[in-house]
Amino acid sequence: MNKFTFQNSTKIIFGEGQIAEISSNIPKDARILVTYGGGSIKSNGVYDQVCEALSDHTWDEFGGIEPNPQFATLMEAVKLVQTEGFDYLLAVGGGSVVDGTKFIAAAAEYKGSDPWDILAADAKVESAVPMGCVLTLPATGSESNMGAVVSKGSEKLSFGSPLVRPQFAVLDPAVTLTLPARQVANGVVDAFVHTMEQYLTYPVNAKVQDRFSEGLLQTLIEEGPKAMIEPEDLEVRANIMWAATMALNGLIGAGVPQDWTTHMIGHELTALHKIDHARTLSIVLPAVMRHQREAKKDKLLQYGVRVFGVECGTEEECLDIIIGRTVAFFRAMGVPTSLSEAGLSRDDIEPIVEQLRTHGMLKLGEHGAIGPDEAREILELAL
Ligand SMILES: NC(=O)c1ccc[n+]([C@@H]2O[C@H](COP(=O)([O-])OP(=O)(O)OC[C@H]3O[C@@H](n4cnc5c(N)ncnc54)[C@H](O)[C@@H]3O)[C@@H](O)[C@H]2O)c1
Repeated sequence: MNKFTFQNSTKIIFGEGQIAEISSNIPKDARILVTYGGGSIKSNGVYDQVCEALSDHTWDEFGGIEPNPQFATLMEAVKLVQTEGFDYLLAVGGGSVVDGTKFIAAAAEYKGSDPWDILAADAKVESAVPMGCVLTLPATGSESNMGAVVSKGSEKLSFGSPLVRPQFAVLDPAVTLTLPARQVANGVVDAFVHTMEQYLTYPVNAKVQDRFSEGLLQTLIEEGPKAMIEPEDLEVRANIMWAATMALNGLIGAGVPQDWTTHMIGHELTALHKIDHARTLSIVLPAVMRHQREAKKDKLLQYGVRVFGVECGTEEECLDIIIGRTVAFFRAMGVPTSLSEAGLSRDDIEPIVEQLRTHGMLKLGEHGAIGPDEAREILELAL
């Protein structure tokens, strides 16, 4: 196992009816800006619950944060925070709203000339407005991690700072019942791939992290398809919600090598072709597995035996079956597993490789061995 420091300070408030708890988790004298997206919270009762919980607080709201939150929209909120003096942010929504709010929190206190530098130039976040969140879509883990992804035109970039980690996250699985099937599937797949990016590298004898990851993968494989077939089952939603949080709260990634190749290539697919985040991952991961079949062989075989119970003859046969089982899981979730299923062809590959180059993605993978040429090969395997 590698050396690590692990700290996750987000208080998780889990279960049905827990939105009421935000009242006691935000200082009474705070001036709160509640942020949200396109308005689904107004039709599914979440907004009303938040209003009720904040009845003794001073607050205002900023709606319209779009999926894949846009820099220009977020900067409007930054101005509002600065001019009106809000000193607490409450994000109510999915990963896009939570990520966007993290950026608002950092940009509102940024001393440099252009807050885009937080994303594009690695400008250090020195302070941020404190924030909490009410999560409505289990997927990203953003509710208790320090990362955020923001888009501007065809740029989709990320930043991370412990200062933007939410102080608390309300996870009420009941609020996920109104999610369209597409978003349920996306969430399960996103959480699955987050786990894989921290697991599918090479063995470092990290038994706890490996077994946590395998448990999360098994949970998502078991419960994901159930959520599609029995969308009203709250226990299924609860297990998915907690799995998605645990998949990217820092725990399973501590002390192990990681490989975020799938996400980095996926971000370019979203930026250039507007494909949903999770659907880029289900397209790219099987191709990464095929391309890295030899380098990742030990963990691929461990994953196959422990997660799918694969038993077979030769290692090569096993690897084929294991990659096939992963693709079959994605298909069961109704997400694409190739570029062609998303309407893309060979002609679309080079611009994606160029974007990776522009964004400095020259040494991806746990060994830094995936450069633009290897990314091109991966995309060809994804055709
Ligand atoms: N911060 C991180 O660690 C991290 C990790 C992975 C991905 N991301 C980023 O997060 C974003 C994706 O977030 P997401 O997958 O949570 O989706 P999302 O927040 O973009 O939401 C997708 C859609 O679902 C709707 N929605 C949300 N909750 C709903 C509900 N309860 N009922 C009905 N509709 C609802 C939203 O309005 C939106 O239209 C991407 O930009 C991705 O790059 C961040």
